[in-house]
Amino acid sequence: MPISTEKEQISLTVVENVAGSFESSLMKSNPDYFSRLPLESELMVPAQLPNLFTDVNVVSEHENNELQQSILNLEGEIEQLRQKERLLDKKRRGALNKILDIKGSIRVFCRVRPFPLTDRRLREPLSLGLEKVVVRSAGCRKEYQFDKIFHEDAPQEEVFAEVEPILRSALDGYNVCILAYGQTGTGKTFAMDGTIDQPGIIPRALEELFHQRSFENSSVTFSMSMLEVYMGHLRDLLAPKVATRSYEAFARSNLNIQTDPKGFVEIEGLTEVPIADYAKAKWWYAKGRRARATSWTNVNETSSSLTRIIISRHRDDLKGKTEVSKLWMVDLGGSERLLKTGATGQTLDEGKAINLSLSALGDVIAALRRKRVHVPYRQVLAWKYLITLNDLSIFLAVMELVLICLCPCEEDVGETICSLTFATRARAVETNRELSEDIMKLRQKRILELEDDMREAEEECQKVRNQVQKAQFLLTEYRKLFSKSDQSTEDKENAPTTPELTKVVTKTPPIADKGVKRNMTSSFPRFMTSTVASRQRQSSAERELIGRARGSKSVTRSSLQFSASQSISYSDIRLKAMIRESNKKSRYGDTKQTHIESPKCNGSDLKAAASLPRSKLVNSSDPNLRTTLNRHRRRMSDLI
Ligand SMILES: Nc1ncnc2c1ncn2[C@@H]1O[C@H](COP(=O)(O)OP(=O)(O)OP(=O)(O)O)[C@@H](O)[C@H]1O
Repeated sequence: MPISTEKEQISLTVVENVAGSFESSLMKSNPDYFSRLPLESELMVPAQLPNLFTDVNVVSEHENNELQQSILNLEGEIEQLRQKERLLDKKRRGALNKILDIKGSIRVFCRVRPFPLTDRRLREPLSLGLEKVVVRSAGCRKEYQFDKIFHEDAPQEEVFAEVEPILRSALDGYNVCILAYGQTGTGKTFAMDGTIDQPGIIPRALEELFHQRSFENSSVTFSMSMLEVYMGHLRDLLAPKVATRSYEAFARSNLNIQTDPKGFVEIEGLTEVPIADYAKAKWWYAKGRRARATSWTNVNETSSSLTRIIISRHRDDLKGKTEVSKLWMVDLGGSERLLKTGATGQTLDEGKAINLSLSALGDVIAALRRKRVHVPYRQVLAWKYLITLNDLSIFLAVMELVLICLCPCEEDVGETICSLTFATRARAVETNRELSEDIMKLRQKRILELEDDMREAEEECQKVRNQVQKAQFLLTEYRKLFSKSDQSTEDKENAPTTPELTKVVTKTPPIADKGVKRNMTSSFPRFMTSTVASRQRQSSAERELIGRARGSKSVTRSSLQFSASQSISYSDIRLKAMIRESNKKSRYGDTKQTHIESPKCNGSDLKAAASLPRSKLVNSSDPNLRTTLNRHRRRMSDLI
């Protein structure tokens, strides 16, 4: 494929902007470059990508600088793209929230199960519309309005389609509750758990959460808890050991509910397991379901089961804080049948308690939704039957989806009416439900517009994410290449120097050295350059000094290499005397040598030095030496 076609196909806008010139130079040295750029599918699996530009020797210093610049540009571009992504995500969320606001933050749906095979269809008390249920019984007709009605043949997918947007809100950081309510046998468990062939809301939601998470640019983690409530007692379904099977034993080991003055409730000791992926989530969920199935065998028809997913989001723009939201999925046990079958004793108590709790629950939801100061939590707490629901993360869930499950049979009409009344109460919490047709149409139009906005923002966001992914891939490659070429430059610098180089670096450049002379002549005026005579004087002085130093056994080689910047602690008196002698006899020694009179000489040196005649000390305060030094300096200036 020609390079340009491949380039067009990749459409790497960012890359082209920032790295155009660098690419062209890379192409010259590595014609394979574009043909080896990753395809879209390859970008998803960075680990499998081929290594680009392994031959670092082809990168010149100039290209290296360009590479560094490209890295900086690319980093800037990625940051800008991330900002754009955040803005688009905000736009999407805004649109979704508006949609949910218009639709109502409590959405109440109704699902009617198929006729049980054993039931005779004498009369059908329910007439179902799209959003309306009409109940006819004992000569009375009553209408109930819902957000949507799922008919008997509605597949699980159709129900889940209504749940999906609310899950998005949970991932966006809102508390969400999905609650199925209805009398026993109406299909709550079928709707929430489903079967292997027809998975319900919970398994689908778990899968969807992980699916949605793959598009997130912030790190999102999930953890799961599952519990069961029966007669006010809670049972941890994910606890490591399910030691008991009987209710009595269970009752002694129930969980503890703590409430603070604000009414926030935490379930003390509830197991919370991290779920890294969908497979793990499915495993824990199956374990919880098994635990529920194997206990309370006589009572689980009337128990409630709750699945809680804690979503923790760590986003850059949260400045290190973690945003936590909760998703509750509740299968609320019904007990109407217990009452109907003439239950007595404890069974009757259960039924009464649950009905009263439901009534109290309705009050609490209503109070919260109307933002009343006084919220009657106590009513629910007092009954302790649906106590878990007092966890405010349910009541304060910004989004609540209630699915009322009904049985279409004539003999269940009493319970059906009871459930419909509860649903109406929950739904009535949302004001402006009863709107004129025109307004309803306008709202519908607005919802469609918002849905378009949301889709647009989402598509745009996805494009930006792809760009970020590509740019990040390129950045990684650039960094790899840069670190390799940088390393090779460093290696060159650290490589053992050639003998010629060593000569130049370690030796004092010979005066007569052509290169040095050329430099000197070029950087100084001609009158300042040294004459032949001054150079001869300088070299004879140096020879004399070095010869004397060699003659002294106690003088180390290193101690002769003193300089103005060195502080030398020399203890050898003979060395000092020799240097003095050298200074006295030869007035052409290096001026720097005068600094050997450094005050850093130690005490014994000073004492030894003091024993010498004062005039012999190398000291600039000595008038004779001062003259000598001055002369010496003048002569030295000739050398420069
Ligand atoms: N919409 C539906 N389509 C097909 N089968 C259904 C549907 N709803 C319920 N059923 C079937 O009805 C039976 C009872 O349903 P399910 O156990 O879900 O009721 P429930 O409300 O959870 O009862 P309980 O409160 O006793 O747990 C199951 O066999 C289930 O498969």
